[in-house]
Amino acid sequence: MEQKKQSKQVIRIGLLGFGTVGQGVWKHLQGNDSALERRLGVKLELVRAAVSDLKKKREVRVPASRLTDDPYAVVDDPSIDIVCELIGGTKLARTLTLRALKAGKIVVSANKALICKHGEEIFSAARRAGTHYFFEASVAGGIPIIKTLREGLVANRFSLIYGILNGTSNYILTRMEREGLSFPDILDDARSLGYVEADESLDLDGWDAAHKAVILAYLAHGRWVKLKEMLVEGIRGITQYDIAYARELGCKIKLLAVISRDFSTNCLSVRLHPALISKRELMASVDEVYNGVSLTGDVVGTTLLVGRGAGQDATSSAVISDIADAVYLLKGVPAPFICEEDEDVYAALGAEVELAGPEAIRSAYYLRLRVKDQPGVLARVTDVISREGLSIATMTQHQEAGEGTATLLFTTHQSNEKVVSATLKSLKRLGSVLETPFLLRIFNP
Ligand SMILES: NC(=O)C1=CN([C@@H]2O[C@H](COP(=O)(O)OP(=O)(O)OC[C@H]3O[C@@H](n4cnc5c(N)ncnc54)[C@H](O)[C@@H]3O)[C@@H](O)[C@H]2O)C=CC1
Ligand SMILES: N[C@@H](CC=O)C(=O)O
Ligand code: NA
Repeated sequence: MEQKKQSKQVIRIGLLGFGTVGQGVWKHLQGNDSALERRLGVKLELVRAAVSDLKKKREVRVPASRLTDDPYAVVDDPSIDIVCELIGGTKLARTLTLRALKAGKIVVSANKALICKHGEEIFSAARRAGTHYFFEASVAGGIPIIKTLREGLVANRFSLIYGILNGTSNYILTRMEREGLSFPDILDDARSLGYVEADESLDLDGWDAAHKAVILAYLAHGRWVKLKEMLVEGIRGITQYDIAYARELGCKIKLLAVISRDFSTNCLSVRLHPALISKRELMASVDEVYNGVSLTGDVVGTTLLVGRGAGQDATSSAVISDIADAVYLLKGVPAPFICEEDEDVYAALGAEVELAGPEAIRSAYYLRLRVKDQPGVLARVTDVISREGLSIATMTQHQEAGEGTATLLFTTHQSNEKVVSATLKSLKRLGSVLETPFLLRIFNP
């Protein structure tokens, strides 16, 4: 890669966006600069941060002369070497990123939505411009998962990567489990802790973790999977019934990304949904804002990484690690890793991959049904379930006193999506079933 090879004494950094992450990066670069500078052997200068409102009160104080409300004053400044895109979103962020890369700057980003949607275009723009795009903060916050895949575990082919990739959902599920609250009660706390995306649906409906799963699938298997090719479900439907029954079964409910590849058929499956997972799995003990990523490689076996997946400080740590890699490149230290811009490497990695659609998922299932509390209801429900070919493993029922209704909870033996969705349709048609049945998968790595 053609980078500026001259040894630099001062590396100049510009920030786009000065919200939770932008302020964190500024704070920690100021706070740690002498130690970090000693390690990197350069002086880091924070030139300017672009904000949307110059008058807004911020936790991190910055001289007014270092703020601008014109993001182009960052990307077009020829003295800036590294641009950190921390505004989020996929429109302006894309324009600014492409412009900075075209100008030969190194871009550091935490923006998983952007990479999922436009990663191919961005990597290719970086390649054409002979520069680099770093994105460690985009997946699993402070956990160095990108560097782990690219460097530490480079010897491996991954049959399974799975884990918890959204801090907000994990924080909400953990507090629902511990305190018996419903998730609207907890959302405000997650917001004030800086975990939640500006568009909250990204966290609550699974899209944010799906973006991260797409990035991991590309890095591990060289294939960009489109969101519409994946099963994506969030945590909105989960109630205390589900959490309590999971507990009875020795499980917890976690929002899981699952990226699995069968190397004998070359089938790759990428999905994101809440699932019951046994408390015997270490992943089940990854609680609160923590993320966990389990990687099973053919050489290393299974490795589990756990760390803070969201929040100002953890995310800043990942952004600053990318700034450090950018500094090495600017100092002319050869990149010790495969760059994501290297299209040929990733094309070769993904050459034979066949994508398996959601219909290929095999799993045991959990079902929740709200029914009229009448004689014969249970028999009708179990009759439908067995006629459709689902085999019941466990069952319990709760009468809702005074309402004439009951909630039935089932788990099934191993089955598949086709059978379970046909079963749900038939159940919905029963007059005694009052709401759309709720389904969760039971994940057994
Ligand atoms: N907060 C977190 O824990 C994590 C966030 N991220 C990602 O980091 C990025 C930033 O996230 P946060 O800091 O949490 O968001 P934020 O909403 O706190 O900050 C974004 C800032 O960008 C500013 N902005 C928007 N348009 C602008 C414009 N035209 N010019 C200048 N500034 C503009 C907004 O006013 C806001 O202050 C997003 O891509 C997010 O997905 C990634 C990992 C964790
Ligand atoms: N909203 C995201 C922030 C980090 O990526 C999350 O909760 O994980
Ligand atoms: Na990370």
